[in-house]
Amino acid sequence: MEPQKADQLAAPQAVGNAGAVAEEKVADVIDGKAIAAQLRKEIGQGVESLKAETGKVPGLAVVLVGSRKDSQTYVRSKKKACVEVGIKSFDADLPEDVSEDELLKIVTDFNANPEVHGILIQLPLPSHINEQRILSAVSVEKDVDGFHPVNVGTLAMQQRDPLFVACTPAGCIELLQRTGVQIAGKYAVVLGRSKTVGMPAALLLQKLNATVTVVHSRTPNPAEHTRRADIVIAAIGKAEFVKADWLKPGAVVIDVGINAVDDPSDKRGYRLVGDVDYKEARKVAGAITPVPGGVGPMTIAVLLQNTLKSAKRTLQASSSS
Ligand SMILES: NC(=O)C1=CN([C@@H]2O[C@H](COP(=O)(O)OP(=O)(O)OC[C@H]3O[C@@H](n4cnc5c(N)ncnc54)[C@H](OP(=O)(O)O)[C@@H]3O)[C@@H](O)[C@H]2O)C=CC1
Ligand SMILES: Nc1nc(=O)c2c([nH]1)NC[C@@H]1CN(c3ccc(C(=O)N[C@@H](CCC(=O)O)C(=O)O)cc3)C=[N+]21
Repeated sequence: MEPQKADQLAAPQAVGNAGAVAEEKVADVIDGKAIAAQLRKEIGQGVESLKAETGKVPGLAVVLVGSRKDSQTYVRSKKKACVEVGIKSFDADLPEDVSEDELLKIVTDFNANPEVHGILIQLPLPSHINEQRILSAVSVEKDVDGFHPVNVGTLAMQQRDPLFVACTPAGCIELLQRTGVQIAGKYAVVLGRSKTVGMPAALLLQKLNATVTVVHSRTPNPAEHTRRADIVIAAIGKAEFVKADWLKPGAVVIDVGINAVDDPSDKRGYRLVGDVDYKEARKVAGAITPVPGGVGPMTIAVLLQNTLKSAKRTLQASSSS
């Protein structure tokens, strides 16, 4: 087979900026912000045609419990993105001390509402609530976050496909595919095994025929594993933990981490950095996602994509019957 774009991406480029060493090589930057904007444009068009065909628009319910600042920020970005593409959003903003049964009732009401095609429960939930009980209560057919056990289970099976895949890992794959990175036959290392990112990312890569190693907090010598990888997905939640010497020259690096580090020179007093030491890693990697502007915007775009997919499934099935 012809060498694919992954190899082209791996081809180091000379930098021309003043002050840099003339021969220094730098990785391509995978522009998640631009790729997410393109994806939202496609989703907007999809919403328009669905509306023309059925007279209806997709609906997304976003359930927020408590007043965590970061959760409020994400929920706001999701609502804004819904408006941009023509998806109707339904909100449930609940107090921190809401009971599990009250929350369950909200979820079952959204399950029964025909205008709602997707339900997102913003995580984390307060500790008095049994997260698994709530996530399992979301109808599999409206589980646009891909956290329902049936959607996770079918993701793990070779002969089955889930209705929805978790947005962040799906966003990582979308970034790889839209940058022309070949996945099949490549060796991938996923750092982290959380149910929201690491675990589904590893399952997805495996489904797409990569050979996958999962590195977690109990893995001895994480660098040794990572250095073998053609594709690295870092999702551990530790600022700049992955160093340049963990990477194979030319590797494609997807940095999922979003970590706030104190920065007195920033007007907010902090700045966001990834799980990868970006500045140094750029000298070794073939391509890399920045933070912010990498995976984050893709997560939201895939959420909209999943909601459109869900609406098409129900609306087109019912209009043709
Ligand atoms: N861009 C986006 O859209 C999103 C970004 N994020 C960000 O991604 C990061 C990860 O999130 P999430 O998966 O939810 O985090 P979790 O805390 O749920 O999971 C972290 C994972 O990393 C592993 N880990 C922790 N420390 C180490 C270590 N020193 N070496 C190797 N593995 C380690 C843990 O291992 P173990 O299982 O053994 O404990 C765990 O599996 C965070 O920075 C988060 O903010 C999250 C969601 C969306
Ligand atoms: N049920 C559920 N589903 C989620 O998908 C989910 C969740 N709960 N809980 C929290 C995490 C986190 N998350 C992000 C979404 C967008 C950005 C994002 O757009 N970030 C911008 C920067 C934002 C900024 O500057 O603050 C960027 O990376 O460019 C980040 C993180 C979704 N999550």
